[in-house]
Amino acid sequence: MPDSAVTFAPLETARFLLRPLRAGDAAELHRLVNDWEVAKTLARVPFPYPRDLADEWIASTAERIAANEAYHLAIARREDDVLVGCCGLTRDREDRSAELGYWVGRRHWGQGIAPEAAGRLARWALANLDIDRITASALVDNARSATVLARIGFRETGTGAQDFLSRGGAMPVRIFEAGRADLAPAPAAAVPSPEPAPGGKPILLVAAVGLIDPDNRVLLARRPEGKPMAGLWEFPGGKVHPGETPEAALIRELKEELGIDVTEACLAPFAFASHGYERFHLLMPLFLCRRWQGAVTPLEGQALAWVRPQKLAEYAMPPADVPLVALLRDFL
Ligand SMILES: Nc1nc2c([nH]c(=O)n2[C@H]2C[C@H](O)[C@@H](COP(=O)(O)OP(=O)(O)OP(=O)(O)O)O2)c(=O)[nH]1
Repeated sequence: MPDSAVTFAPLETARFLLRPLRAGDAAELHRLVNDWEVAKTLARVPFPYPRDLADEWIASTAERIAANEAYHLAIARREDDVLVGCCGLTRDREDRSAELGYWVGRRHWGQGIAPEAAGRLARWALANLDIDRITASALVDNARSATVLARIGFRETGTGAQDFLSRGGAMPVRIFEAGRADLAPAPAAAVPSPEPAPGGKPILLVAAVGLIDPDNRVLLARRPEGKPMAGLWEFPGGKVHPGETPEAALIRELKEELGIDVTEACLAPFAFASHGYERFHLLMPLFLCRRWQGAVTPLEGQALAWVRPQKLAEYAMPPADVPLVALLRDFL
């Protein structure tokens, strides 16, 4: 498949670009991976690694990205595009999960490349693919890889055995897993201005809206990478700032996030969510709105979906929203 068939937009980290592999990467990829110290840590890599296999594997990664099945990417230095390793995710659609893997060429070890690259790929995947958890494994004799997974935020969940081509058979592995809560930004970012609450959790006041179009469909927005609960779908809205009313907060948020103008008279109070998260208690009035000015536009790069009431339950949403979805479905 030609390179142009791959539409995956490269992911940036501070130092690297995670981009689809290209035919021109084959020689360097072969040089880096045909190294016992690297190959012995990888389940699906034979040793010695035939040169032709690099070409075949690169071609297969393009096909699997295009099919949205697996994302095996080059880790390339931003300043000179030099290939330093690979990281990849393979989806398991049945299970809403994906498996993470990575390797870095020996000459590039000791620079923290694996946590930077694999951590970005894992956070991107939870925010953009319909998955809820990521699994990974590390050979029991590969303490370095276990450290990388722990640095990204993975939890160790058990042990098992896995076939390793390079080792000629089954080997003992440590198994790791991460979900949204594990890879979320630091808690301080999640609660910037909570009400003081002596002895209890702070109350976070968030205003949200069910925008309803003439076909009776409801707008959901996907929480972007970098926010807590990234990848879940929510009602547009945001935190009520000190001194603001919920209505004023919504009018501001809808302008900032969706580029639409809403008046207070068009915001009808509908229901509220009251939900205890680990670090704060969310109090969220939900308004309904059928009239606004301007075209709904995702100004913050967030995915949007107009959803029929009967289909709302098919979208993974924050736990606070579950009772609201049931009320809204019955009402519409
Ligand atoms: N907007 C919205 N937030 C929700 C919903 N359900 C739910 O649990 N929340 C939670 C997620 C967050 O903890 C909080 C909203 O905070 P946020 O960080 O997204 O708000 P914001 O847009 O003001 O964000 P920022 O400017 O601080 O980045 O409310 C929902 O349906 N809509």
